[in-house]
Amino acid sequence: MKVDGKHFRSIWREHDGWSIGAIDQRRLPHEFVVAKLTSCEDAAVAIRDMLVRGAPLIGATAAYGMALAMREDASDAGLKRAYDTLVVARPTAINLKWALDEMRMALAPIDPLERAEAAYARADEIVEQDVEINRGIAGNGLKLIEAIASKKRGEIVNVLTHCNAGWLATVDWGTATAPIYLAHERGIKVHVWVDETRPRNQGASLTAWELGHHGVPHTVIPDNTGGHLMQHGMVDLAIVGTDRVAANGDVCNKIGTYLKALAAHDNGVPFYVALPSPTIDFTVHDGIRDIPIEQRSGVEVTDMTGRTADGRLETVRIVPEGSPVANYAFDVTPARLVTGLITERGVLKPDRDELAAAFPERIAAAE
Ligand SMILES: CSC[C@H](O)[C@@H](O)C(=O)COP(=O)(O)O
Repeated sequence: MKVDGKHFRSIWREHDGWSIGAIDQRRLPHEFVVAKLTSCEDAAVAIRDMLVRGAPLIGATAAYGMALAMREDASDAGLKRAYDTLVVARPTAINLKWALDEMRMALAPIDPLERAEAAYARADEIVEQDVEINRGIAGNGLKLIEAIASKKRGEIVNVLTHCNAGWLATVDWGTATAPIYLAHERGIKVHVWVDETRPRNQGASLTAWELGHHGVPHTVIPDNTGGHLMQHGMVDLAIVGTDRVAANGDVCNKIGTYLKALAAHDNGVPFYVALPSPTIDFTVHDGIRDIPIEQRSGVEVTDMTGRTADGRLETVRIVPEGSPVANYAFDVTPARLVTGLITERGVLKPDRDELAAAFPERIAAAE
């Protein structure tokens, strides 16, 4: 995607051929800063501290983290150490484990002398595959937007999204935003309601930044606004991303997604979830019961950072000293509230049979 006329992905191999460049997402929308990752530890810290975030991008970063590790120590012990370091960097997005398993499968059977080169090659494939998958999601989701646009006889299609499942959360295009970008490119009039997504505000900071740079009309709304908009016919469909989809079709995504799905259900608004196949976890049969929910620092709830009128970045506390806070980063939306799963292989019903028929290789990997 373009930033000030220049094409960027969220992560890339630098010109030296081995170090990894990534956009430091903690600094957006205030500053556009590129970080350089030169070790496995750098990659683990980037994931843990949310310099990079979003399920597919976490996976891509971990893959390059393995490659960086293999430059330092490509022994069996080095491979295990890298896997163990990276896999615990964040708990909920299954793409992290998926990417590391793919890397281990490619590297374990080969001679340690060949592992570094093979690791970069496999990581590059994972990155390219993400872009291809998102193109597939774009095409399949586009049909849904086109259908609504033609029903509305060319009037604006209003899409609500939560958090950031845009190109910053993936390598390029995004998941939830991919159909939106494609619809916009094709000249369909789309407008996006962007949930701010407290407490880290990925919607206000990242999704709005992305859409703005791409010229997609959008409006940032406080998280509690969606239900009101839906009651008044101001949302045609919701499209969100996901960090893990269980075998039964339950969808784990950024905290607050469940409430939006409830409101959508109550108002007859279609609620779609866009996902790449590595986000499906066939080892989890009941999403609500079994998907681990990350709990993050209370500082994200108590403090807010923004730019002052004279251009300084300032952090202020908004909660009284001494008040306990809770910060659950994700919630699970039951499959019954999900209209459809937009995947690279079509729009599926959120149930085991449809998922299994579309992605038999993911079932095989889980067995
Ligand atoms: C496509 S990324 C997954 C989700 O769609 C996204 O909304 C999300 O929850 C990301 O969470 P984050 O905590 O910012 O990594």
